[in-house]
Amino acid sequence: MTTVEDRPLPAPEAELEYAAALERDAVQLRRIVDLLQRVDVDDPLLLDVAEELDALSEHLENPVETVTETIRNPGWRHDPVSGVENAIAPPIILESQPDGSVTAGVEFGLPYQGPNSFVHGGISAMVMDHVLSAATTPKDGPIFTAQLTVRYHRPLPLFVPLTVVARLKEREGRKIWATGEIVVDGKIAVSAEGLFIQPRPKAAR
Ligand SMILES: CCCCCCCCCCCCCC(=O)SCCNC(=O)CCNC(=O)[C@H](O)C(C)(C)COP(=O)(O)OP(=O)(O)OC[C@H]1O[C@@H](n2cnc3c(N)ncnc32)[C@H](O)[C@@H]1OP(=O)(O)O
Repeated sequence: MTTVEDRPLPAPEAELEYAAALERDAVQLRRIVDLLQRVDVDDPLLLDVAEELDALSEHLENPVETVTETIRNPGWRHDPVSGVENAIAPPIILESQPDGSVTAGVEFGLPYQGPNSFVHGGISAMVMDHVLSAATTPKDGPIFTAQLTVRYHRPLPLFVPLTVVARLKEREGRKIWATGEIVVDGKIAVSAEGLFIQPRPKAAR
């Protein structure tokens, strides 16, 4: 089987072009997921779409990286919340603010629906986990969520611009607490508090 190592490395310009193409692929896949939520279930077009998607998957199957290779090459461009190359990410683009907080703007569509016309609560929790952890992430290594408490104050509507904010609250050795909110129309809809822990160095485990 061909592995990533066996393949010749692309020239740097080509690599940039491929990364841009992967981002475009993710955009189109998100669009397909969204459109599939809207199409009538009795539309015969769905048969053609299934054929075309089958063919596309077959086309991709051959050169695709194996799971272990993917695990060895993590990166924020792939993560399920802000990963621009990951079609299941909304994606939420984070911005670090001068005061150390992290902010993000996002608008959710139908693929993220929970109760009728509102965002699924698990999606809100995932966003909070991600943005809180971004507000705590030290420069020198990974950090893990140890606890996450989410409070749902009011339903989060679909198709409305939302603002997400998170900030570091307290640090004690390897333990870091952060808080944050998802705000809609100036009102807090979801708030969260999390404890994040920098894992012990491997040698100390
Ligand atoms: C603009 C910015 C862009 C950047 C984007 C980046 C976004 C990134 C987004 C990515 C987001 C992805 C986010 C994700 O998805 S992270 C994935 C989800 N989380 C996990 O999988 C974590 C699983 N758990 C573990 O790995 C370990 O248990 C951890 C590492 C958490 C601790 O194991 P470790 O062996 O290190 O711990 P220790 O035993 O030495 O204890 C140390 C201290 O901690 C205290 N303690 C331990 N556990 C808990 C607990 N549960 N509650 C309360 N306290 C706890 C403990 O009492 C002790 O306190 P003290 O006695 O010292 O006072």
